Amino acid sequence: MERKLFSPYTIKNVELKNRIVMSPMCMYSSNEHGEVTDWHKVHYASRAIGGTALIMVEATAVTPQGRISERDLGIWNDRHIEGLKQLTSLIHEHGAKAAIQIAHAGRKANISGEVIAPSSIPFNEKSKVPQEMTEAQIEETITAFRDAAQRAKVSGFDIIELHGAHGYLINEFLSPLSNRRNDKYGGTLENHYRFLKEIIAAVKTVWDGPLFVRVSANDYHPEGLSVHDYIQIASWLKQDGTDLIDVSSGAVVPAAIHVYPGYQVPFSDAIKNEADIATGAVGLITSGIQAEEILQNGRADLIFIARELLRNPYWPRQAAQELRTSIPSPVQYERGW
Ligand SMILES: Cc1cc2nc3c(=O)[nH]c(=O)nc-3n(C[C@H](O)[C@H](O)[C@H](O)COP(=O)(O)O)c2cc1C
Repeated sequence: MERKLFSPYTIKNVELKNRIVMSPMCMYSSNEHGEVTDWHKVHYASRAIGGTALIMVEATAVTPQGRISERDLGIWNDRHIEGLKQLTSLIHEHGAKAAIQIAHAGRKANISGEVIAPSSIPFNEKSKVPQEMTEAQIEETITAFRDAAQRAKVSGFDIIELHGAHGYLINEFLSPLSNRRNDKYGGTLENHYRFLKEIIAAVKTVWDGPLFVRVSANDYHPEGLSVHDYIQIASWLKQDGTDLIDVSSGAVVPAAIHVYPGYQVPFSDAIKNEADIATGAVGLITSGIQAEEILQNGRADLIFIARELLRNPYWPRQAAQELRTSIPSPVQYERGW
């Protein structure tokens, strides 16, 4: 039987040599200007050497106010381009494709100064009270995403991902728990989606390569969004030209999440099969057999690996070895959405 994990995958003009993606992970290791350092070059190039097909560079801030922490990478200024170019060259030289996750932290920005959000609701009692964004600030932020996409293109990235998950700014607009606006950006689900829709439209004026969007497909809160809402959002994302949805969950509000191996795979499965769009699965996927089963069962198109790749840059080799010595079978599982 063909091993899907090690079969190529083409998305628009980009061919990935296998289905393994390094999931975006903030490394809190840039200098105070948000620039790439040698540390990033060693970190990302070693995962390319280890056999991962697509290296997704961590959440990279589109404005200084949008940084999750003061040591985040930035892409808000042309001065960031030189370091990012060196990074994409190294990733390419070592046989992988390069992606970048562009992000704005919204009310979860852990920086000095004011933070902004769709509504003036803090994340928790210890967080800063955010300033409710004016329409002018919304427009400026959409432009910042577009300019970041242009810089990503000049820097040599093959794929761009918008960070729409984990309670950061785009997710804050999507969720009714953090967006109580009365204007065209609040109220209905369609209005909540408008900010992301406008970012995609702006990005597409400068970028025609593959576009991924990471979402949190469950708010884990009775008044929040569930995977059913995300099936609808995914169909809009597809119409608006998103190529793949990277399916994560949670973190728009503090919530206890029950995690177990592959706990987010059912969300990827639902979105892929109900909205008919390519997806990436992420979250406690630790073995080659597990990854292969997800692909064989049509529950995702790409496998995003985070912490296993921190522990072991050669995880793809370990997975290949596992698949040489056992035969994964299509399994019976409950479709639970
Ligand atoms: C140190 C660290 C930093 C992370 N930073 C980001 C990030 O920048 N963007 C993002 O979307 N997710 C981020 N995540 C979440 C991971 O991409 C991934 O979704 C999560 O760790 C679950 O996958 P895993 O079980 O393979 O680790 C981060 C996770 C870790 C451990």
